[in-house]
Amino acid sequence: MIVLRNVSKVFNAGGVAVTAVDDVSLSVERGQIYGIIGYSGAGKSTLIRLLNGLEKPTAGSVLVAGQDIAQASGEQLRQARLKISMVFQHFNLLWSRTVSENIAFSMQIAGTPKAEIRRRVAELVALVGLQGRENAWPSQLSGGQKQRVGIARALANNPDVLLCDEATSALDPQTTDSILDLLLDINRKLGLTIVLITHEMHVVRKICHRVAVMEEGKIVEEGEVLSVFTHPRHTATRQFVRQIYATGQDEDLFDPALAAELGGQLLKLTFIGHSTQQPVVSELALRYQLPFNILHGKMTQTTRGVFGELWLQLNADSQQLAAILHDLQNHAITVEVVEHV
Ligand SMILES: Nc1ncnc2c1ncn2[C@@H]1O[C@H](COP(=O)(O)OP(=O)(O)OP(=O)(O)O)[C@@H](O)[C@H]1O
Repeated sequence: MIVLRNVSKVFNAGGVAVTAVDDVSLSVERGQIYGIIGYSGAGKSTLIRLLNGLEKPTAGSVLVAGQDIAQASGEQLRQARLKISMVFQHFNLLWSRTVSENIAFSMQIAGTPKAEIRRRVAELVALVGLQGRENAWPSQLSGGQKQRVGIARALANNPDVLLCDEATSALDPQTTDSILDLLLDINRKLGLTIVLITHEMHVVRKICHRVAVMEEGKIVEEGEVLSVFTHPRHTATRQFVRQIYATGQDEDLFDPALAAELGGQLLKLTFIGHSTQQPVVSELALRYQLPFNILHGKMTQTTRGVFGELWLQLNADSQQLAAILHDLQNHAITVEVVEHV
């Protein structure tokens, strides 16, 4: 649905060349929720503006639904933009228009017949859960409700792609979750392709299928959310992954040295995807009639399943240990026997 090839954007800031996007290539498939994460100044906003033609690249091509946005201009660009909608951090609602009127606005501009607009507005109001608030003014709405209007308005022209520019950054955590649930619901119901930019790993974890990590204009890491979460390679990615765990600090990680006095064996299990839902540990304890000590664990949910790690201590003989390792591997669980130090 979206293909970026060697895209760069260099701004001229008072005679100084600023490379906001530096040789970025990526592909987003139809129906995918694709997250672009990075700290402030990484180039995310510029990248998303390149996707809807608000910025022209200095080099490279930007294909959206088969059309080269970078080359399009005039009527061609206007038509292409109708299929690429955007949701903004600060909602960008028209304050002198009601909820219904905000949602209807782009259809009125496009000359859609009144009866069709009425039907579509009612449909969109129901989709985003704003029934009963149709005649409210934006100033009478909560932040979450305002963003629901922003999303309904963005969907009015049946876009192919929805771009979300820090769509939940102005919202509290609970409201953020409800908006993310709504985006996930829309993605599933309409098969809509969503590209979102964020500085919060929680957003990526909760709804994205794939993620690209940006730093200094470049994509430094890219892949399926689960594999990036479980095997982060770049320092920036590791920092983002740490955001997920409650304290987000290094001391949250388990220190095997503290388990040295327990003796026996120390196992580190890494779960990826469905395997965490299986009562693996209790099954093993029953099968081998051994007590498994759970020393430390952290699990987190993503759209593609659960991932996390679990540290176990046990006293098994070498035959039992080999059989246990074999069983764990059969459950698609990565297991590491950690030496006591
Ligand atoms: N119009 C512009 N003219 C000059 N420099 C710009 C322009 N727009 C962005 N930049 C520069 O490009 C770099 C990337 O900015 P961008 O806004 O894309 O990053 P970002 O990751 O979205 O950060 P933030 O979340 O703070 O907006 C920054 O150094 C910024 O100062």
